[in-house]
Amino acid sequence: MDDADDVIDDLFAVIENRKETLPEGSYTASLFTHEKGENAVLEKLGEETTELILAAKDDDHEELAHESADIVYHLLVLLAMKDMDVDDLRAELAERR
Ligand SMILES: N=c1c2ncn([C@@H]3O[C@H](COP(=O)(O)OP(=O)(O)OP(=O)(O)O)[C@@H](O)[C@H]3O)c2ncn1[C@@H]1O[C@H](COP(=O)(O)O)[C@@H](O)[C@H]1O
Repeated sequence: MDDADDVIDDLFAVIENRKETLPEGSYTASLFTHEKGENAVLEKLGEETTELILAAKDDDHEELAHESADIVYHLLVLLAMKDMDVDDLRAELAERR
C-alpha cells in the first residue's frame, strides 16, 4: 500500500466517524444531516467537475490537483452516504485490470 492509499483510507475512516458521531461544526457531518444532505454533495460534485474541466483546459496543474481532491473527498462522502465502502471502489478498479 502506498501513501495515496493510506490517505484515502484515513480520510474514509474520518468520514465514517463523522457520519456516526455527527460532531458540531463539522462540514462533513453537516452533509449527513438535513443541514446540507445528499443534494449538497451531488451539487458539489457537479460544480467541482466543471471546475476540474476548466483547470484541465487551462493546463493549471495546481488547480487540477485541488479540484481532484475536492471531487475525491465528496465522492467518498457519497459512498459513505450510500452505505458503501471505499473498498467497493477499489474492487471495481481492480476488476478492470
Ligand atoms: N477533504 C475535505 C474537504 N474538501 C473540501 N471540504 C469542504 O467542502 C466545502 C466545499 O468545498 P469548496 O472547495 O467548494 O469550498 P468553497 O469554494 O469555499 O465553497 P463554499 O462551500 O464556500 O461555497 C468547504 O467547506 C470545504 O472546507 C472538505 N472538508 C473536509 N475534508 C476532510 O474531512 C476531514 C473532516 O473534516 P470536518 O468536515 O471538519 O469534519 C478533514 O480533516 C479533511 O481531511
